[in-house]
Amino acid sequence: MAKESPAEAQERIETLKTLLNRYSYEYYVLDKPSISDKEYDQQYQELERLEKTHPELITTDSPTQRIGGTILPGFTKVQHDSPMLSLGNAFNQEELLQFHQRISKLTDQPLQYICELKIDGLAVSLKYENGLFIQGATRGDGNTGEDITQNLRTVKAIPLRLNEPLTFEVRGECYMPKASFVQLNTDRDEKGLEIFANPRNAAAGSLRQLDSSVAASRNLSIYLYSATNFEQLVVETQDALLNRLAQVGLRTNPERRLFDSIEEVWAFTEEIAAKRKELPYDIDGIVIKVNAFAAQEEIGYTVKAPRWAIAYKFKAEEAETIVRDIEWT
Ligand SMILES: NC(=O)c1cnc(OC2CCCC2)nc1N
Repeated sequence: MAKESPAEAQERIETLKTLLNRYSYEYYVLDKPSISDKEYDQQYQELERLEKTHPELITTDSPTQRIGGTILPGFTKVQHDSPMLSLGNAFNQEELLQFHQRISKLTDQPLQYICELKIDGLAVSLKYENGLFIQGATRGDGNTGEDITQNLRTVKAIPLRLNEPLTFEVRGECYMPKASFVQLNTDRDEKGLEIFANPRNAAAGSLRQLDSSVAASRNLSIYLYSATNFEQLVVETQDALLNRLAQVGLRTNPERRLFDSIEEVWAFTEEIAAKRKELPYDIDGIVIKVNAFAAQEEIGYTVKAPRWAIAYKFKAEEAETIVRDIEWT
């Protein structure tokens, strides 16, 4: 017979879920833990015990529900509500200048640029309903992706519940931090398993697992960078959107900068190229976007990419062999 009444258990479970989800947010989203792993584990084990005694009180946003109990037979297809666009590329200063000149002709609005690090991972879509994480999918071919909700639920940097009861879709890059990549390859090498060529392939291979306990073991993380139906978020620029996403509990990359000239953008690409090796995650360039949404709409889109954004790509590392990326879009 459980020592607490269902009502007492319910109240304690709610308290523990709120506390544990907050600790997880501090540790994995802010990279600033406020309690020790030991304290976290003690409260996590208390929650597990209470949920075991009162299974009817288990909810989808409980941290104990991040690893699904079943191994999926396959991935179902997901039709994206709006296409997950690709990006045009620029490979040198001249092409960056041409991008600026091209779009300057398409709007009279003053062009302010936001520069974001181009995280080298896998583009994913996360759907939230009334603040609850309900579906995650790969980009796929841009229109149709694969449902990898079970695996994305194991990514601790993805909150199972937002700070606000929002219903919307956010998109970002799921990636494997360099340290996790080195550890994974060391472990695999010791077991005589084939190692991954780079963190992007390791992340793709992890999200492709049908057994979510394998994905859970890969220490993946994520940075979010766009949202659909952001009207409810009341933001008018990309920078304000990123601040708003952070406000509701989502992880955004802090290295972003605003510039009023393409010359400053170029200088930034050189600054980041110089410190790329020190970053704890792989980047393959800088994504440059027109910051104001009104100007983005005026400049518009080509068939498959926004005209108001471009990816400035760094030269591939000489040492790195050019590997075939895992063909799993
Ligand atoms: N890999 C990245 O870090 C990244 C990729 N894509 C975008 O923006 C695309 C999506 C919406 C319009 C352009 N931003 C990023 N930071």
